[in-house]
Amino acid sequence: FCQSLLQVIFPPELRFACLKFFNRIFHLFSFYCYFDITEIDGVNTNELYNAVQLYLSSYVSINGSRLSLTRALNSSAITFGLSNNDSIVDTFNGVNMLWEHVVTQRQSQTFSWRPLPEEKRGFTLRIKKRDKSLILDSYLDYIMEKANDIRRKNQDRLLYTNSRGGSLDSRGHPWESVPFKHPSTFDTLAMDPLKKQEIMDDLLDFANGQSFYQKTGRAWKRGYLLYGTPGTGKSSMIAAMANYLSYDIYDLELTEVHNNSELRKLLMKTSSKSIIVIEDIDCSINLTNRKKNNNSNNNPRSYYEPEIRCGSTSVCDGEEGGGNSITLSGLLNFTDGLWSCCGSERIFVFTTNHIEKLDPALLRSGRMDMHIYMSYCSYPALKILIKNYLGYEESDLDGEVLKQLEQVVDKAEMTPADISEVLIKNRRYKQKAVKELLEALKDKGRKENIE
Ligand SMILES: Nc1ncnc2c1ncn2[C@@H]1O[C@H](COP(=O)(O)OP(=O)(O)OP(=O)(O)O)[C@@H](O)[C@H]1O
Repeated sequence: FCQSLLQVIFPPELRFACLKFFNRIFHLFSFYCYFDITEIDGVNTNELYNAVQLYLSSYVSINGSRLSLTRALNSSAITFGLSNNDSIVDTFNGVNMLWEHVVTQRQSQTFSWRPLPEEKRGFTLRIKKRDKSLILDSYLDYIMEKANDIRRKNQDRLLYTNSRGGSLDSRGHPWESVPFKHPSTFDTLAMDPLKKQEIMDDLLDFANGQSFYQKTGRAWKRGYLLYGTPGTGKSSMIAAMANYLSYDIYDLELTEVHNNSELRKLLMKTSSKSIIVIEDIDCSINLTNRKKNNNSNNNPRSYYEPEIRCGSTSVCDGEEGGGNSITLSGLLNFTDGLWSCCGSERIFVFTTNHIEKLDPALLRSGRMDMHIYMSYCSYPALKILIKNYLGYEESDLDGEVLKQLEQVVDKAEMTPADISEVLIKNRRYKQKAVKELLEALKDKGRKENIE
């Protein structure tokens, strides 16, 4: 009876208004101000939340008394975190700030187009009002910087894929990720040392080129096209690039992308310091020579919107046709348009076994800045493979054998993948392995000659 009486005298609106009023009075006389940093800001993931989490993870591991520990699947690092609804004091420039990790249950009736996490998570920062203007900006910048450092040092780099076909996970990501652990490096990559050095210099130049790109008004991105027969090391090269620069890899499966706008959304959700890879681009979509498409019509617009074949089976007629389609213009915008600049420090790598099938528009400089031909195994590359697989330096091998290897390797036209197979098979008996390799090269050379 009392409860219902109270409901009538104090309806919820009035109670809410009173609460608001008392809150205001409290804040007016309080020494502190509060900042909420929620995990999901509307529909987007809040980058600051991730940065604070990472920053505090290094800090709480030293100072916290109750911590949550996590280790992602296949990851090599353990992450410390502040337990739910726990708090910790951090000091910056002599000023104390209190961080609280706030976790609440999400109300089930909340409507959303995609599944949201069951818990609402966020951090609340409490600082004295008088310190707010002095340190807040510099403190947040400091946190972002520290978080980036920690991410680079501790966290496994990630290999992302869009295999879910455009659907988003509960945190709004279209990409799925696993820790990236490919062991290929430029040391293990068998190719001409001069060419290798040129690529390494180019990559380093790019990674250190922030001021250059800013000064010249260019987007901080670079495109590499890797082409050559299967087994010449295109995938190994991408892994070596990522390991060299410590970048994440986004492996874009074009056949899983339904239209241009989905392609743009995927691009928007990639982070900086990453390599975006489209493997076998000639097989993913049909980017036929634009001249062929353009023969009947000189209108430049039609040139960018040729008929597009999705995957290797269905033929679609552009995004406007409503089918599963991405157009050449969509792909060009992806690499070169306004949307390609929505992040920075990104490398696009396309690979193909048939460069002649690609549209010249895709190949022009600015889109694909460097064309790298992955050739059959040359003599310098062969020496690298022998060193990697058998541990033999050049001086460990008989001079006559070396001479013969040098003579036959170019004629044989064997890929590094074929050669590494021969070496792996016989790697326990090193002398035998070299002999077998020589025989295999001679055999292949003979066959090539006959053909
Ligand atoms: N240049 C190379 N240096 C060292 N190892 C190589 C090289 N090329 C190929 N290999 C070996 O062969 C395997 C296959 O190579 P990789 O997948 O990189 O070739 P690919 O050109 O990408 O082939 P595909 O076009 O079929 O994807 C690798 O795991 C690696 O062990």
